[in-house]
Amino acid sequence: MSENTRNNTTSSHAASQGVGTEQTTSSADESRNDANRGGEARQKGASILIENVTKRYGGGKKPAVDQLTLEIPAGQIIMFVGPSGCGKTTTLKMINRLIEPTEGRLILGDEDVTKINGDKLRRKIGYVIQAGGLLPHMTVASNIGLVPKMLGWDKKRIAERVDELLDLVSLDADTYRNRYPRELSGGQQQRVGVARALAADPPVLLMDEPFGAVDPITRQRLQDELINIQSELHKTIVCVTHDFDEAVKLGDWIAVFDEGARIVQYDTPERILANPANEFVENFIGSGAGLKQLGLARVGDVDLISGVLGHPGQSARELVGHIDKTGYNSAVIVDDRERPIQWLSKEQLSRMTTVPSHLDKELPLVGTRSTLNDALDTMLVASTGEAVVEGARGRYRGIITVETVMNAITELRRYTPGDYTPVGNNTGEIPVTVQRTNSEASGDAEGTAGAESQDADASVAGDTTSSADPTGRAAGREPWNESGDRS
Ligand SMILES: Nc1ncnc2c1ncn2[C@@H]1O[C@H](COP(=O)(O)OP(=O)(O)OP(=O)(O)O)[C@@H](O)[C@H]1O
Repeated sequence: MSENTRNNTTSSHAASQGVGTEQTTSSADESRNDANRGGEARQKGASILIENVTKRYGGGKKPAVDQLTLEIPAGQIIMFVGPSGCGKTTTLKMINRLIEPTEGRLILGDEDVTKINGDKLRRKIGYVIQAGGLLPHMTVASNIGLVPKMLGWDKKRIAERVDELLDLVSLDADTYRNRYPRELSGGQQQRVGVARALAADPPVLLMDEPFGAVDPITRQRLQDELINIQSELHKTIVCVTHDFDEAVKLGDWIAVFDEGARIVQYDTPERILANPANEFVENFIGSGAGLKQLGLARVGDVDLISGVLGHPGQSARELVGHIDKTGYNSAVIVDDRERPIQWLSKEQLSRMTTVPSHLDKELPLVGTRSTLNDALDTMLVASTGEAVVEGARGRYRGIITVETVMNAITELRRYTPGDYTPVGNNTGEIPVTVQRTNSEASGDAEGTAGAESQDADASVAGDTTSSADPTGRAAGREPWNESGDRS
């Protein structure tokens, strides 16, 4: 595994470029043309600046959010973590102004949205809450089509969008579009909740404990799906969670808050795990920071074993012969669409005449987007020490072993992150960029000195262009360069 594991693993995620309100897409992503589903160009993430924002409830003396300044790069996933009551939800809801800030400014992309009509703002910001927050008396299609209907879309366009979104969240449209929320599992409701939030194609998605109400296996799947969706859509996603492992898995950036939404650390998961700012963060991370680093690397980035493939109906003896020739001791049976259905040892096959066709529900299966942590979990639950890996559309990709995971841990220890971080503080200050502009270089220092102007204010801390962040996460992350100040 290479040093830029995280970059590879989180494709959109990490490869996305936090430039202004628009994101550039990697060529691999473009070739998939995913962001252009249904023939309509899709809107990518917008940057957000929470500037010197304070929230006092009921005129209380102690603010729930105290002079928070937080820069949220476009097209990336930012996780809010911190103890109960520290102000995560208040901060989140101030972004779409479901809660109005007492003081401060909110900038979405290049627009000051502090005072604009709140309903208009919320159309640009999808919102997902625990258990989906679906309206119980409405079908799945009506729930998803709610905002497009309010926006005056015609019926055909809404119906197409509903089907497209159901497909995006891996629900079969014919099966689910006419169901009511009570006829769905918790995980399915959550998927519909995500689909609904994305319906009007907002550049920003806010998520408040989105996977808090589902079991751990479903949660893992939903997290993987969110990463998949993000790799297609490149939205700016701000997500509150209580689960630090979830923050590590999903986040490009994690903001660790203490009471009053005081930022204790705002950085990449890698750097927070490697260098917690203080004891508070250490305690928050909990034990096993090394193991948590496994949440940073994905199955698709490690070397998989190719294994031996067999097909239902094939002669078992012939397959055993093939296994013998290749030096393996088992074969993965795949269906006619190359999806793994069973994993049979040589011994099992030697007791059969024909390779069977039924699906083994206990098959230890992980996706290429699963983290190494997830893979380890799956192996432990199955007591196999190995798991079968599936890729896009459930196709067989190979086998991952405990040894692969151990090697990955060694590689992760060698990781040295770069030095770019977006601004996050409670002094209300946006540090002036240290980068010299052309005008400065030619002796005219007025361009940036003093940082009186919004353009200068909007510059980010650190020299991002010279950052050698091996993750590539920080590459091109200059969210406030709409003015073209930074090249
Ligand atoms: N409507 C309200 N009126 C008065 N105080 C409130 C209100 N909503 C939240 N608070 C207070 O503001 C502080 C921050 O609450 P908030 O819900 O933002 O925290 P949180 O970090 O999201 O908590 P949790 O993790 O428990 O959901 C808390 O002290 C809370 O009691």
